[in-house]
Amino acid sequence: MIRLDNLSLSVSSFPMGPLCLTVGEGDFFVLMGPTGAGKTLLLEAIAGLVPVADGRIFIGARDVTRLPPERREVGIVYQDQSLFPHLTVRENIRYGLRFKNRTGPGTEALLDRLVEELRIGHLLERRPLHLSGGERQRVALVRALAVQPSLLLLDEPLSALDPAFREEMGGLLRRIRNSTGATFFMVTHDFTEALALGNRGAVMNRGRLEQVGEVRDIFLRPASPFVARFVGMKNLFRARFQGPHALVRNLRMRLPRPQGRESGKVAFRPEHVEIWPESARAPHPNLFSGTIAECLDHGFTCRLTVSVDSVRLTAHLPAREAHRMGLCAGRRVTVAVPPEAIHVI
Ligand SMILES: Nc1ncnc2c1ncn2[C@@H]1O[C@H](COP(=O)(O)OP(=O)(O)OP(=O)(O)O)[C@@H](O)[C@H]1O
Repeated sequence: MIRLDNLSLSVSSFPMGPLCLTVGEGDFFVLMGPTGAGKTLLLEAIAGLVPVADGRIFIGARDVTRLPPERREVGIVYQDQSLFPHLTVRENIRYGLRFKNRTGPGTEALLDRLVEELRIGHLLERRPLHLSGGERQRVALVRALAVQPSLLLLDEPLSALDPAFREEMGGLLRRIRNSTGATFFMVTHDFTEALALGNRGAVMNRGRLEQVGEVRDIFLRPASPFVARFVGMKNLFRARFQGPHALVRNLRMRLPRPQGRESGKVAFRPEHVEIWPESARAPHPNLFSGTIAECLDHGFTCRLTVSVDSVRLTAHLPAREAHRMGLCAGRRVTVAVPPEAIHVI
C-alpha cells in the first residue's frame, strides 16, 4: 500500500534516508523512535507536506512523489489536531467530507456512528478554541475517519486522552481498521499501544529505519543494540559464545541454540527474568545466586537490580509478588534466565 523507494529528505539540517519500506494493504503499521528521530517528517513526506530530495513514494500502485497533498488520497491526524479555528466542530467535519466529495446515506450513517462512538455529539456547535485537548483529538479523528481514506496517517492520535479513554479509543481504531480494511500508519511513543494495535512496525533513529518487521519481533528480537535499548531490553551484554552457551564475564548462560560465531551480544527482557528465594530449586538451566542491589517500586511493578558477581541483571516483577517475597536491597536471591528468553544480536 505504501512503498518508499530509496526516499531521502533534506529539511533544514536534518538529513533523512535513504529509506526503503513497504507497508502492506490493511496493515496497522506503528512507527516508533526517540524524540527527534524524524517520525513526523516521514509522515509528512508521505502526506506530501514536505519536499522529497530523492527517491520515490508509492501509495497503492500510484507514484505520488510529485503529487500535491490533496491528490494523494490520504487522511492525516496530527498531534496538534490542526482543526480550523473559525469553524465549528460540525463545520470542521463537514469541510473534510465536502472537500473529498463524500456524500450520501452511507457517509451520514458512518458519521453518526463516529460521532456517537467518539462521544462528540455535545460538541458539534462549539469552536476548537473551546475544546479540551482530548476533545480536539477526538474531533480530528472523526474528521479524518469520516472521509473513509484508504490510508490514514496518525501522529500520536491518542496522546492527549486519559489512560482509560485512550485504551477505549485504541480499541475503536482497531475496529475501524478491521471493518474498513484501510491501512493505518501511526507514530506512537507508547509501547503498550504499539503492541496492542500494530501488526507491523519500525523503529527510527536519526532519520534511518533501524528495524522493520512484526511488532512483537521488534520487542522480543531487536536487530541492534540501539533497538534493544529503545524497546526496554534492560539486560544487554557483550558475550563470548561456546557452542550452545554464552559467557557474560563469568556467567555461563545456556542459549536457545548454538552460535556459529565467537562473540556478540545477548539481550533479554527484564519481564522474562525470574526471581526465586535463595534456597528454591527453580526448574531452569540458567540459575544464578545474587544479591539485590536495588529495588525500585513503580506502583504496580517493581524493578530489581541483582548483582551476580560483577554482572547486574534487571528484573521487572509485579509489585504484589515482590512484596509477598519480601524482596528488598541486600536480600540474597536466585535469578533464573530462561534460555528461550535470550536473544542474540
Ligand atoms: N519543517 C522543518 N524544518 C526544519 N527542521 C525540521 C522541520 N520539521 C522537523 N525538523 C527537524 O527534523 C528533526 C526530526 O523532527 P520530527 O518532528 O520528525 O521528529 P519526531 O521523531 O517526530 O520527534 P517527536 O517524537 O519529538 O515528535 C528534528 O531535529 C526537527 O527539529
